[in-house]
Amino acid sequence: MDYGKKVTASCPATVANLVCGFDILGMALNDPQDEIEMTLSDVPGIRISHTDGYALPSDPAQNVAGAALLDLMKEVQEPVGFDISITKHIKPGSGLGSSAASSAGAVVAANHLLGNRFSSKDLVRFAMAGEKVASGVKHADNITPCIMGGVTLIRSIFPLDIVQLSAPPLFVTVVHPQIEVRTSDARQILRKEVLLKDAIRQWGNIAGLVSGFLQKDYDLIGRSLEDVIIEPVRSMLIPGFDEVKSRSKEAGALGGGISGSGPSIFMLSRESETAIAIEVIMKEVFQSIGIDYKTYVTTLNTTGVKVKSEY
Ligand SMILES: Nc1ncnc2c1ncn2[C@@H]1O[C@H](COP(=O)(O)OP(=O)(O)OP(=O)(O)O)[C@@H](O)[C@H]1O
Ligand SMILES: N[C@@H](CCO)C(=O)O
Repeated sequence: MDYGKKVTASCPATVANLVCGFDILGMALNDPQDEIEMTLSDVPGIRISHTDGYALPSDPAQNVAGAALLDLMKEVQEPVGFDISITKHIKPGSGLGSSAASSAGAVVAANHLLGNRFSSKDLVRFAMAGEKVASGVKHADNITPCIMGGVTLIRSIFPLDIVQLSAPPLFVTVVHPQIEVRTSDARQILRKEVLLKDAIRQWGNIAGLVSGFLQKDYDLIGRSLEDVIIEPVRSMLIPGFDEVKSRSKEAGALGGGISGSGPSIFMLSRESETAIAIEVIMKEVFQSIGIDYKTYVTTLNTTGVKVKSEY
């Protein structure tokens, strides 16, 4: 055991759902990313500190990074402890996978310190304990792309069945209105039943989107970015949503929608010029309604959590 060894990890933001794939599809982004510094200790326990100003809990059972590590530690026989310092650039409650970045980053960093004894699938399983703390439900559509990179499909959670999808190059424009929507709240307002005609349309879109990624067919991706089940309910929580979406599509976006449970909105483009034009539209919309915002123009992250250095 390498007690005293320290690693740093960068943990990408993620867009869950990808419009039509509620709880099953997600992609990782190159910007923003959190940072985690972790040291392996011979003093049992998990000690968490934050260098950011979000006042997140340091109790391991309440912090998603700690909850994920507690699950991992159940499968480690040797006495170990972890000292963790988290610097968040992904604001909690943003819809950009803030909680997933911490739970995924923590288990990837710990696995590195423990000699990479666990598989990526094991790490997703541990990190889901963090999502349970954040949203009350074990969902893997943020943590899986965060750990593995790229675009991922969760065919099943119990038992865990993950499919990594290839995808063509994509530009992603994101606007994060500075209001907080908690995933737990955004889940509670959803209807529990779905009309068959809506289900048929939705699974056509999911199949089309997956095929579009695999065949690198941008038009098919664009046509399939439609959500007739979740978006009509959740978009009411996001001022400016309809205008951002319609104007972005007029400007050439393939399509887009709510990122995760919101309030962030994301749009996919084939060309960087289109992605930049969409950022201008997003800024105009949120300036005109007087809500503070942050924007990102970025690309698909293909590596997932990266353990950057050790010393
Ligand atoms: N290390 C952590 N990082 C982020 N959130 C944390 C952390 N530890 C605990 N939390 C809690 O998790 C909640 C934020 O998670 P939530 O899922 O609501 O937001 P999100 O991850 O930005 O959104 P989404 O999952 O839709 O992308 C907050 O209640 C926050 O206090
Ligand atoms: N699939 C989840 C993602 C939340 O991050 C939801 O939309 O509630």
